[in-house]
Amino acid sequence: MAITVLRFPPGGGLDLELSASDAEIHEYSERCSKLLHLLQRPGVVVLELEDDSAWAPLKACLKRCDSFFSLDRPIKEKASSSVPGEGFSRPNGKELLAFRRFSGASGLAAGNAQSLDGACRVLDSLGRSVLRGVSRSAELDIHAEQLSPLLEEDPQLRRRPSASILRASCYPDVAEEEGPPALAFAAHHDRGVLTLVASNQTGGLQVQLPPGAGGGGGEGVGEWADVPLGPGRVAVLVGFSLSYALGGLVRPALHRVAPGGPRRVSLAYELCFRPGARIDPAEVLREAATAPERPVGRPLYLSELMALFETTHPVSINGKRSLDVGACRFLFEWRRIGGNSTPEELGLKDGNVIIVVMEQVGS
Ligand SMILES: O=C(O)CCC(=O)C(=O)O
Ligand SMILES: [Fe+2]
Repeated sequence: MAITVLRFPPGGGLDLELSASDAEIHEYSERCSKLLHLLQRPGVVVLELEDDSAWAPLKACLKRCDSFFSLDRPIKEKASSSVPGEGFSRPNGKELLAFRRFSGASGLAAGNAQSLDGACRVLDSLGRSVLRGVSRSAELDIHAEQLSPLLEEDPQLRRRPSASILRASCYPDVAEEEGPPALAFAAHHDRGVLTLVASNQTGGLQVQLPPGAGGGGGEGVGEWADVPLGPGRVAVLVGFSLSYALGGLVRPALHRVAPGGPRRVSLAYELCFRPGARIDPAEVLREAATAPERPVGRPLYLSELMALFETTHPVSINGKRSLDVGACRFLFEWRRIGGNSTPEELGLKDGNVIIVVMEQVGS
């Protein structure tokens, strides 16, 4: 199964123009359905941006980040932040520059902050446009703004730190590193609504296909598929929050950066619900054309939802546990990360691992 590249929204802008012709509206509706299908399976879609004004800020930001990551370590470290998860850091063998709009806590040079802000705006608009598109698909057919109250208002209006976060990452050329920085390439799910990824490099990002979808026998776990990025393209991946809000109609995409590649710079914008959001799948889907096969979860505040999806737990390797949330049972499966690497190879010990899977298994 190859990952589909879709021109969305058609017509060049970041959303459907009010002046669209009937033919354009028809094309838009078809793309909305396709969007939902692709986010259902394999959980990722690559958008081809027709509008250069949408790609230009991403291109500029990628260039700036590339230059930033090429600086000497002490200079980069000036951009570390007192706010956990923001600013420059070196987690797990990669370099990260994490930016939250209006956080005000970064030690970033003004030009870098401006450039990251520009990328956030484009990716935020694109993410919201995808959500409207998915809502408008004939298969879901909920109000286009049904999910909007769960998202924050433009943080610029509120002057509050944004809930959503942009991660600029620089993955090392593995050949240049002493040992394999396995954790930098760890498979994971994102906890937000959607993650939007851009990179000038075509290769690197991979998603795990559903079992059987790769043509490789169909047993056990699915194969890894390359997500084709490059100039003008943005990958959109489903996160846990959207999966929960839509009662499991879409599933979070397990993804990673392929280990063993050349140095790579990427931007990943995690569009998140606002902190006080109360996510009620039954309410979101009240008028939906398609009901989930499995029971819909109970309303959860975002903080509860995030706690369910916490990604680092002190559990034993490959342990399992399940959790009941109203009518839903979540099965958490703790998998080793790093593909076929053994925990020893990854330097992991029993009791200090890792994540991974949430599955709605019904009750
Ligand atoms: O760098 C990438 O392509 C993906 C990054 C990612 O998955 C993340 O930041 O959550
Ligand atoms: Fe991710």
